[in-house]
Amino acid sequence: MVDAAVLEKLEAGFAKLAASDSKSLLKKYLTKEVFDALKNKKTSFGSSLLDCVQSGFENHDSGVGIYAPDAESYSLFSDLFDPIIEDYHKGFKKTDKHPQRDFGDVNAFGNVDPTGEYVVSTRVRCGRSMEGYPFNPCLTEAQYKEMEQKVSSTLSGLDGELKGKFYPLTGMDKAVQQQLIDDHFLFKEGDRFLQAANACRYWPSGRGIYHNDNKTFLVWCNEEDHLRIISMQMGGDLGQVYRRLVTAVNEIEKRVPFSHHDRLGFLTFCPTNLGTTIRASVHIKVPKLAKDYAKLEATADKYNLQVRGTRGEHSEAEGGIYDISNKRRMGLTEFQAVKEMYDGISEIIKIEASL
Ligand SMILES: Nc1ncnc2c1ncn2[C@@H]1O[C@H](COP(=O)(O)OP(=O)(O)OP(=O)(O)O)[C@@H](O)[C@H]1O
Repeated sequence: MVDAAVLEKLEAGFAKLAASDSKSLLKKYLTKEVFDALKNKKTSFGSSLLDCVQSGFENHDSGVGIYAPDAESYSLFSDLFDPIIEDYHKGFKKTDKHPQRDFGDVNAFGNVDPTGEYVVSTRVRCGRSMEGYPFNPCLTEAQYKEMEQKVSSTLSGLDGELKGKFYPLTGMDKAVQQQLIDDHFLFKEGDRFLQAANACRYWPSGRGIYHNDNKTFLVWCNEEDHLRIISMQMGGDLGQVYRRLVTAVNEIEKRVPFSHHDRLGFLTFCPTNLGTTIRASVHIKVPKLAKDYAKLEATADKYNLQVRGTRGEHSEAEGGIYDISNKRRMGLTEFQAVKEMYDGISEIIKIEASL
């Protein structure tokens, strides 16, 4: 049974959210019926509905508002997760099964912006959770440290273009940290959505970043997910970025076992990242389209793309530069997720050029 204090918080948070004008998917799908059916449940890790929804309860401006404190939450609280997953990933139904991992032809993509007029930089990332560990809210400080150790020693075995160094956040010079954030290489600190989800405990213990000298291959350790594997570079050469990512993921997967679910694909803390976990993005200047932001969003939506600000989710566009990426990550293969971005951005560039 869920204890009385948790139930009280759940009831109060639910009432406040229901009375709010929040546009979150949490508000849309946490009906009274679903709430009553789930409010007394607990996973074997002791996670309750409150652990899933507290970020969305505190942040009514969330787009989604829900996280899975442990993998079991996706099944125990499926009455809430499933419709949110279906909505976000544009039609992945609770009876659907995510396809087998398939990176496809890594030589299929070229430069998304051959003239170099629009695309500032290109990035593809994916997330992985290490088998045997729960997600952030359930991790102990000892586990954070143990995982950091495993990640840094595993990555130290990489060579060639992937050769680099692990930099723990603990003890990192503040100016160095800020420069890495400003240059878009490192996760920011104090994200209120993650904090409210209980994902920042023991910070900065166990958190860190690995990167090669050129900072074209990076791995984040224990931010939102256990691992975020990132390939990025200036310009629009998606082919090169994608090939580097696929090589890196294959190398890392040889060395570390990751949590995978038969129906949901690779498991992540946030349901928007399940499945392929792929977010392929460009930083792009489209001043004519962006004159009317609603039109930019509507155009992006037509091609299943998502628009963010320059510093990522929940940020503003700086210097007219937007982050545009594939939105769906589930119900399609890795290759198809990246292709969705490639095709959509090609169309957006055509539209911008015609205005
Ligand atoms: N194409 C890109 N070029 C350069 N930097 C990028 C690009 N796409 C994203 N970034 C940078 O990556 C950092 C992280 O962004 P953000 O947190 O939005 O996305 P994410 O790492 O994919 O994770 P999540 O979707 O969970 O937030 C930010 O600094 C952002 O500016």
